[in-house]
Amino acid sequence: MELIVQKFGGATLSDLGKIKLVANRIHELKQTQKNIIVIVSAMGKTTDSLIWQSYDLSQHPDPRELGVLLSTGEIISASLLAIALNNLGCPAISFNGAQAGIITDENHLNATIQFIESVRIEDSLQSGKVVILAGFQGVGTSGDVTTLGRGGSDTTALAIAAHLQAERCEILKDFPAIYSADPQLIKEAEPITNLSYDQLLDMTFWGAKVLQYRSVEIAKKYNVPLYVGPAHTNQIGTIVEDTKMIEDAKVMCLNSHAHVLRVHSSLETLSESIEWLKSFLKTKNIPFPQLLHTERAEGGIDLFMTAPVESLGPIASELGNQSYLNESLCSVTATCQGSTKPELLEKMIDMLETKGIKIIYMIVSAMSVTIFIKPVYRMQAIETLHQLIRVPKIF
Ligand SMILES: Nc1ncnc2c1ncn2[C@@H]1O[C@H](COP(=O)(O)OP(=O)(O)O)[C@@H](O)[C@H]1O
Ligand SMILES: N[C@@H](CC(=O)OP(=O)(O)O)C(=O)O
Repeated sequence: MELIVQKFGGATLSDLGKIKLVANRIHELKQTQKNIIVIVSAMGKTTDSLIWQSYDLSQHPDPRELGVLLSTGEIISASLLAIALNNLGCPAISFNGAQAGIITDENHLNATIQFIESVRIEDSLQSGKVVILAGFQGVGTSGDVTTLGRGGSDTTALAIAAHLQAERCEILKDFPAIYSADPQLIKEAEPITNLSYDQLLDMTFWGAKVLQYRSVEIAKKYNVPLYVGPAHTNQIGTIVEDTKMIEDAKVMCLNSHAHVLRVHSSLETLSESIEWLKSFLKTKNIPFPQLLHTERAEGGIDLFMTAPVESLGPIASELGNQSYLNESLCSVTATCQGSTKPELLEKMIDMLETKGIKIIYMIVSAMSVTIFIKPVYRMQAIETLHQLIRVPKIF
């Protein structure tokens, strides 16, 4: 379909002034573009604030109720944006997840989209309206509100773009592009103008908070032309497409999970260990974390995991009580333009050892090298390894 999907992140909608700017931008685009679907996140830090309010009331908030609560943030943004657009004389209609026909499984806080019944969306486009969707949410087959996990409005945007075969999906943010490291941590971080889906998948798996990992999976699977750029300026942004890998071990960017837990299971097999963790967390109403790595250890299996702080904190304290918790770590990953090479590992180890940074574990994959280290060394490791992006080639 001749369609542009635009997603505006929470930071770009943090107050009414910014919502008006977004409305102006969409109104301008509507002069030349017949079909526009806009996905919005909750304003500013609304989702965080709703989460902490619910934790003030209960240590283990009921997932169904938490899902309902969190979905309201995006509904507020969507309706405010529709009001602003209608006020400009640009007809617009907002839909929540259920109205948009985003049908998910029953997982209230980390739901997976099963299918999309887009009749209402398509009818509204047909009648000339800009369609505004509250991102990050859907409806389970039993009719309950569900949410798609932190950062889930990226997944709404890519799923809608894939389903309606949009010309492109634009993820619009409060900063200009995807960078060689988190620009809030590294002043020297450089914008990246072109990325492949695989590179972005690797980056988001290993902690780049620019997009939700699952959304990049959808983009790759359905070959959705993807652009990540600024919402309020004219800078260039990053194009993500299916480019060929260059055989080149050049480090392209550094990403990091600030909080990684290493949990010890005394069960014999990996599947038993994962089953044990799943049922333990279920009894505590805690969503299952992102597993990063598993390793056979003395007397069982070690599981390395991360999650948003609001669920990692409870995991740490619950497992700590049961003395399964081994230690808190962090990860730092160097993602390469092409594949990794032994020379890169040697170089990284050498640079870190020179700074006295002790590597606890190292994982090498096709296009990246990840180290697990003590959190106290995190910033120093990112700063040190970021120097590698200026090195032309490492072999
Ligand atoms: N490699 C990276 N490039 C750009 N931003 C990054 C990177 N890694 C982490 N980030 C961080 O990702 C965050 C995502 O932006 P945020 O404002 O939360 O997005 P949203 O538009 O979804 O509201 C920013 O805080 C930025 O500092
Ligand atoms: N508001 C939700 C979903 C989301 O995608 O937000 P953002 O686009 O601002 O990262 C969250 O904070 O997780």
